[in-house]
Amino acid sequence: MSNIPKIVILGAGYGGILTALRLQKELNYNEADVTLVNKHDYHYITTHLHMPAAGTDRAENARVSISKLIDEFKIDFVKSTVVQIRTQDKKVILEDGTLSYDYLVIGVGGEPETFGIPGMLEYAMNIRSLNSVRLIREHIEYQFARYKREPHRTDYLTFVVGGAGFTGIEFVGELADRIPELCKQFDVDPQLVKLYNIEAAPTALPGFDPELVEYGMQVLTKKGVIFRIGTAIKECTPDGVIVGEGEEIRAATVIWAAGVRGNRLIEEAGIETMRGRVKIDECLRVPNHENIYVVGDNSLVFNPEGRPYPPTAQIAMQQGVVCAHNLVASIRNQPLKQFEFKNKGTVASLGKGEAIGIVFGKKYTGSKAAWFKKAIDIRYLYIIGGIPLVVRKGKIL
Ligand SMILES: Cc1cc2nc3c(=O)[nH]c(=O)nc-3n(C[C@H](O)[C@H](O)[C@H](O)COP(=O)(O)OP(=O)(O)OC[C@H]3O[C@@H](n4cnc5c(N)ncnc54)[C@H](O)[C@@H]3O)c2cc1C
Repeated sequence: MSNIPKIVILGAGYGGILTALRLQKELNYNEADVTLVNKHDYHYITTHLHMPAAGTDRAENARVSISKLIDEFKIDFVKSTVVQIRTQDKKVILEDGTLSYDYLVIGVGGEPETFGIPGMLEYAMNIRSLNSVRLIREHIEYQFARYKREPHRTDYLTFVVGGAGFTGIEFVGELADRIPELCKQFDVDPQLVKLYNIEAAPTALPGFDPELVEYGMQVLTKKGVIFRIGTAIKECTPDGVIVGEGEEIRAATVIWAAGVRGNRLIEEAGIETMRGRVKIDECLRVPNHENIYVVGDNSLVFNPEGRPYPPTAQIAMQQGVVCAHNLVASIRNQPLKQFEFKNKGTVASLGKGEAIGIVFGKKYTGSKAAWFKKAIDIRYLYIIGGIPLVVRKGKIL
């Protein structure tokens, strides 16, 4: 058995893949054994998933084969699902094997948070993975086909999106663009289709610039989105949702896009969490577990006012870089770096050619903001796969 330290990275999302790519670059030959574990043999571009979910793009365009990203001479890739993390004996149990580690990076992404709303887990769909968005797309198309057979069932043409955060807003923007196309394809009167975006907070995109939010809501309202802001979904049923004081919205499609919690694997490992997310130390490690790092949606990162940042791909990517640096530094007994989030901006798409955003502190709307959104996507492709990936996927995104 070799004495080379073993680094195991769980999850090839934004945080995990960036950690792996940086380790591949920074580690010297035989300095560590690095293993990357992921459920699928591809990395998916989560920030693009609202498009295949609505059917305005193909799911295949949001995925990149992991073997095309990593150098398999330097990193072992294991396609498997993690079922348990055992910190006491430094082991990870996979559905089909066991891995031991000296250093662990947890980057398995979050899970939908339903805040205990009855029926939400059972009856709503989520935009979380390639498989979940394939299901949403097929389901939506099927509702149009069903309506043609049972024209009294207008609930087949009613779509409820719970949550007007970034995911909810980007999805309704795409779906509003797709609906006219579906109406044409299935000979359905567009007036019969209802697309609700329901949000419990007093505003859409809570915490975002109010002027941009106003602009975004106007654009989406013009496209036919019906906003119910300040309205809580009380229950999700097989027939739709119950909102506010008991009003029923009958809908055959409910998409829940209102919250993310940490992955249950972490609390099941006995690690202390808040809604499943870990309050990591300034070097991204789990308190009292100096050999375990958490990156991405499972970590809690606080702003200077002490409030947690919403989980984003941007934070996950920046954490991946620092995590890799700190792993290399630990192995070399060098000082670790503290993580500091540098917010370069946020852009939310509102469908084709429209977006709102703040980039380097400046506000943008319309086609300019949409251009930034595309530039951010292309920059990401460049970071993970260089020019070849940009050439292959850049035009599509
Ligand atoms: C529709 C949508 C739009 C978004 N838009 C933006 C945006 O514009 N900008 C932005 O910054 N953020 C955006 N986000 C948020 C962003 O996508 C997440 O914050 C980011 O993906 C988190 O990265 P992560 O590294 O934590 O893990 P993820 O990217 O979630 O990846 C986790 C990986 O772990 C794998 N995995 C999960 N469980 C297991 C297991 N048990 N075993 C093995 N592998 C496992 C998964 O298959 C996946 O590959 C958006 C999210 C959504 C859903």
